[in-house]
Amino acid sequence: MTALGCVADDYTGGTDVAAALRRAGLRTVLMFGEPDPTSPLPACDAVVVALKSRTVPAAEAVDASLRTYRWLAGNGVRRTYFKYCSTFDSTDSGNIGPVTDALLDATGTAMTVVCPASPEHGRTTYLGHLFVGDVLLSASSMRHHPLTPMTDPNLVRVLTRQTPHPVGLLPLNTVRAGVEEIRSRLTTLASQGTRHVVVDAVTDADLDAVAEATSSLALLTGGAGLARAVGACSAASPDHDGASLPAGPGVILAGSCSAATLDQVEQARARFPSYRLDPASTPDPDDLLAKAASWLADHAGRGPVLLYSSATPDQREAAVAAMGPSTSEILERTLGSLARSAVAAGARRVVVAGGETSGAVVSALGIRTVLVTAEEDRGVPWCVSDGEVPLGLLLKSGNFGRPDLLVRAMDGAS
Ligand SMILES: Nc1ncnc2c1ncn2[C@@H]1O[C@H](COP(=O)(O)OP(=O)(O)O)[C@@H](O)[C@H]1O
Ligand SMILES: O=C(O)[C@@H](O)C(=O)COP(=O)(O)O
Repeated sequence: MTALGCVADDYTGGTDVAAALRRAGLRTVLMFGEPDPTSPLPACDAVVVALKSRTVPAAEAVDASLRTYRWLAGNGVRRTYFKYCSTFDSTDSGNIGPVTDALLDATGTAMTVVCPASPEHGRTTYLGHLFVGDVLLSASSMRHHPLTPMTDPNLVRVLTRQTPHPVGLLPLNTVRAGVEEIRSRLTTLASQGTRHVVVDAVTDADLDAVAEATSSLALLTGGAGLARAVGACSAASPDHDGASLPAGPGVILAGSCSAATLDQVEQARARFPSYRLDPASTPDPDDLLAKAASWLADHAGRGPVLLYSSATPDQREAAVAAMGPSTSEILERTLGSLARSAVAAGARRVVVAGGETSGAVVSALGIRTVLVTAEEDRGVPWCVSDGEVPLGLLLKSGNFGRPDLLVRAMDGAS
């Protein structure tokens, strides 16, 4: 029986949490987009449904999450995990608060935990404050995120702006006091009407204690860190290697503007032929695509290539000034079209940097279900698509991976 159903709010968040569950020993299937209501649940220990609900209007995010929850519940899944970003990517209008509220109602649960801490990615929480490495969230590069700039590190405050319900805190000293203390504090908070409890965690051991203490909750929310701990509580099978990576030409598509991606793009640029999509110099969307597609046609089949729009805050400002408010969307769509052209020209290994960008590429390629296999870097697993011509897919969250990740991902690609 499938132990856990996970609703992820973006595609790379989905790959991250799927990698964590697989690492915990669960056979994990990842599905992109809302499942067809009549489609059966593939045989697995855990299923992750990755949505594109992080930055859409809150009402749309709620509807998509609820439909996905109903599909999971209808297929016998009894525990739901809402996975959002370990940097709590959201805005004052959502979508973490509204989606959590809707899932609480749907699961008939009075209260749940809010736990983005993922020490494996350097994200920790203390007294409700989120740290990225050794700086507060608000001092990290997330303050410049193009879609969800995070300028307040206090998650109790951030979430209070997203939900009409009371938000409480489970501080680290209670987490460290052990499973019974955690349970008792959660019970007290629930009896006081608290619906969302921001949970501190600094180490994986903290998350293990939280996972054990919340084993009776039908709904949990958080990052890949807590998901791994939850998976480890119910792990049924040993590590799975899954399918092997298809051989063939490789293409890298980067739309993330996160600090880690900018470094990775620099390294990849030094190794492979590359093409930069620059709306400041080519503001017409059709022109932008036509020029990039022509470059790709000239370079396809001659070794790995890189196409990127990744840019610094100044370059992005110039891009938006030239192309207008739809710049992000146009760039995502353009990279999606280029991915389709690359695969049509024979690419069998597709590497994408950026959550929203990955959403656009996977949709453009029409990929619905993948098997999650070995991680290239922490939280960045290779996935193998089903279908007649399987693709090796590496979807990278903006801030994940070592600087040479994109270069390494092309090892073995022609
Ligand atoms: N040069 C650019 N100018 C403006 N926006 C850009 C540029 N390059 C990328 N973007 C947009 O920035 C967003 C990056 O988000 P995403 O792909 O989710 O990356 P991350 O994982 O780093 O958050 C996308 O919507 C992308 O289209
Ligand atoms: O939890 C995380 O940090 C990631 O899984 C994630 O969701 C990152 O989002 P993107 O940077 O937008 O890919």
